[in-house]
Amino acid sequence: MLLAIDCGNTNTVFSIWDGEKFLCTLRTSTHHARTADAYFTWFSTLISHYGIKLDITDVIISSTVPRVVFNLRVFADRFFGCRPIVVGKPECDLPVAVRVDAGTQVGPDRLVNTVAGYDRHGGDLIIVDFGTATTFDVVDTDGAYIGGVISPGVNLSLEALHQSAAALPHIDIGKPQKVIGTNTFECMQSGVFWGYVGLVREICDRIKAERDRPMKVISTGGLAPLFQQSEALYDAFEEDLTMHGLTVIHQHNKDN
Ligand SMILES: Nc1ncnc2c1ncn2[C@@H]1O[C@H](COP(=O)(O)OP(=O)(O)O)[C@@H](O)[C@H]1O
Ligand SMILES: CC(C)(COP(=O)(O)O)[C@@H](O)C(=O)NCCC(=O)O
Ligand SMILES: [K+]
Repeated sequence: MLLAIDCGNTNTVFSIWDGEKFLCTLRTSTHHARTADAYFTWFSTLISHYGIKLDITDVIISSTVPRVVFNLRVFADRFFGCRPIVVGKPECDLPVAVRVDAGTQVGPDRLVNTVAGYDRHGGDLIIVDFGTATTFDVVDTDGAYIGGVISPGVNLSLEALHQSAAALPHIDIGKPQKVIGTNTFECMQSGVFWGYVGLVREICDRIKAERDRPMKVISTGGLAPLFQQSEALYDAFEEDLTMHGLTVIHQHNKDN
C-alpha cells in the first residue's frame, strides 16, 4: 500500500492508498523538528485506532517545507524499509511539463495539483488551493504547469490584521450576512471574506482573459467550501485533489 504525504506550511496530511481508494486521512501540524520516531508513534496509534493493517510498501512525499523532508525520509526508511519518491527532486518524474522561467522553484504542491487536475479534467484549468497561501495554478491545454498566482492565505490575512493592529482581535473566518459590519468582528470578517470573493473572481477572470479561452476552475483546501457558498466562484471543489495527484505521480514513476 502507498502512503502519500502532503506537507504544507501549516498542516501535514498522511493518506493510505490501497490502489483503489484512500483508507484514511490523518492530519498533523507541520513542524520541521518532529523526528521519524515521533511520526511513527502518532501514525501507528491512529492506524490501529482505525483498524488498518500496517502494510506500507511505498511512500511519496510533497513538501512545501524543505526542512521536514529529512525526517520523513528517515521515517519511510526506518519503519517501512522504503526510499520515498519526493516530488520536485530529480529522481521524481512528472507526467506533465513545467513551463516557467529557467531556475525558478515551483512549489511541489502546485505541481501535484496540476497533475491531479489534468488527470481528472484534462487541460485548460485554473486550480485554486486555499492553504497557508492561496495559490492559483494555471494548467495548459496539454496539462503543463505554466505558472499562476500566489496570494496571502485567508487565515494569514486575518492573523496579519491581529498581529499588526493593537485593537483587532484574533477571529476565525466565516461568511458574513452583509457587507457593512456594525462591530469590529463583523468588519474584519467582511473585509477578508468579501475581499477574498473579489480576489478569486478577479484573478480567475484575468487569467481567462489573458489566455483568451474558457477554463475550468477547480478548488481545493479546507476553506474552499466556505467560498463556494452561493458565490459560484468555481466549477468544482475537490477535497482530495492533492492526494489524488500524489497517487498519479507515484503510479507514473512505477510505470516508467
Ligand atoms: N476545514 C477547515 N476549516 C477552517 N480552517 C481550516 C480548515 N482546513 C484548514 N483550515 C485552516 O486553513 C489554513 C490552511 O490550511 P491547510 O490547507 O492545511 O494549509 P497548508 O496546506 O498550507 O498547510 C490553516 O490556517 C488551517 O488551520
Ligand atoms: C506558495 C506556497 C507557499 C503555498 O504553500 P502552502 O500554502 O500549500 O503551504 C508553496 O507552493 C511554495 O512555497 N511555492 C514556491 C514558489 C512557487 O510556487 O512559485
Ligand atoms: K496546499
